[in-house]
Amino acid sequence: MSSNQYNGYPGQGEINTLLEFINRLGNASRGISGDIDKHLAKIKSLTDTNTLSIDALKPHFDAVMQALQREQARIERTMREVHLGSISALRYLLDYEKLAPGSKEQTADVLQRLQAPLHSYSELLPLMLNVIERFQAELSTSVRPFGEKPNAAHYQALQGELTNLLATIDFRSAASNTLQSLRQRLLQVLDGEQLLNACMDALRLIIQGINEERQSAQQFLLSLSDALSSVNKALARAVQTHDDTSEEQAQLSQQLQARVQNLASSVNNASSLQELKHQVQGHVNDISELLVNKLTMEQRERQSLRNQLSTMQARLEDVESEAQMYKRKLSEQKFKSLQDSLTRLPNRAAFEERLELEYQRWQSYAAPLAIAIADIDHFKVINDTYGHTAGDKTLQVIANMLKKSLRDTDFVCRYGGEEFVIVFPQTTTEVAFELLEKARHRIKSIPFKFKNTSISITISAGVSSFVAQDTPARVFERADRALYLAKNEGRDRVSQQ
Ligand SMILES: Nc1nc2c(ncn2[C@@H]2O[C@H](COP(=O)(O)OP(=O)(O)OP(=O)(O)O)[C@@H](O)[C@H]2O)c(=O)[nH]1
Repeated sequence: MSSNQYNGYPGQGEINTLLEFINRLGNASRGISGDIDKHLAKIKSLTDTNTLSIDALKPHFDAVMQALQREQARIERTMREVHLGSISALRYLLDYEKLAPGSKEQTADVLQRLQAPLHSYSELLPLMLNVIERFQAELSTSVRPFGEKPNAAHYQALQGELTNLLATIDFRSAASNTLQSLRQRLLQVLDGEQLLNACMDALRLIIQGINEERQSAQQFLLSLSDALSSVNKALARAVQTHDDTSEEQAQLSQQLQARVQNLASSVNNASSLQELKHQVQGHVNDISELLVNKLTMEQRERQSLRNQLSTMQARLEDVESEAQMYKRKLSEQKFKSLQDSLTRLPNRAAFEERLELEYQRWQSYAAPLAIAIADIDHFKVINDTYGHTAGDKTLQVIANMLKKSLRDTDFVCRYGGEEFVIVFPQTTTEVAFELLEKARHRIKSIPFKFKNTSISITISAGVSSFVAQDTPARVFERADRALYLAKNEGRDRVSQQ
């Protein structure tokens, strides 16, 4: 409609168009806002009169426009909240440790699409359906009706957890062979019953290990208590000897005093020099005899004390060396519980300890800190084609090369399965990326040879670093997403986020 068609009053054609527009708007917006409903009703009643004037309609049109703008702002705000809420719900889902295998990748994929820039909120709706599907899928695998059998995905997740648990323990004794064969068994695909048996064996093994440790601790405590009681006896003997000797010494001293007094009174009472000479001679002989006795007694006491002291010292030395041995064993145990027994790299528990430490340092000093996750490409194929022993060997060689290619200050651990995690203290994402690229090239050029076939094995990695307000979990999640990208883009590459 152009304004020059009007002289303040519209014709019947315009009124019909306007009426239709208002009807449609009324239908589309009914119930959204009381304000809009009210003004549209007023406009409608004004258009019903014969003296319809645009001027009379205008304030109602303005009010409808304003109410529509307010509504639009409210809808956008709600959509934004739904968008952000879905992102954090998916992140939460990704943090859930018991995600069924494969679910993590699908969830990360939806999250990635949700995080990409949106051109309009209508693009959000199909993504919301994906979010709901992810949660439905996860709920249907994790909440099973009572009595329903767990599915293969559950067995697989449980098997993975058991494998990770067994990677954190190590025994030297007879249990070590059982542990090794249990680990091998867990590399096969197990059905429910086999998995249950493996769980029972793992429990038996852990109990056996604990008992062995307890016995060895008891043995040590028994020998410590033996040693202490023999030291105690020796000490009591030394005190007794000292008491006996002190009594004898006191008697001897009294005798000596008496002899000296006798000598003095002999000197006073002597009537002739000859008599004095005779008496003095007798007393001096007595005194010197007593002195010789005293000296012998003192020597005897010293010797006895020396003997007893050296007995005590020998026993204490025994206890000390036993305690040293026990201390060494305990620190070896602690080291082992933080070490992966196959690759000899630190394990996941060690990584968590180290990451916490580096995170605290990062919070205090704000020096750059990066984390990377590296994963062997198509590792399952190596296991399936050349056997698990070849798979194990591959893990050891790659672990070695990864460690050798990085710096001493970088912390490399076997996180689980064929996954390694690296913490790069005081390092930016860019530097960590370059270091990982170098490691990737070196690993790719290792000449692996299995069953007379030369093969090259590659890794993919994802890296990310801490930015303001980050938490370790968030950085780890970004590194994991970057790894997922590297795998998706064709593997044998490093990706950063
Ligand atoms: N030999 C051996 N295999 C292991 C060990 N831990 C995990 N695995 C195997 O590693 C394989 C991992 O396979 P997937 O998760 O499918 O991954 P992939 O084949 O490497 O494929 P992409 O990661 O997608 O490139 C599984 O077959 C596990 O049984 C281990 O300690 N020794």
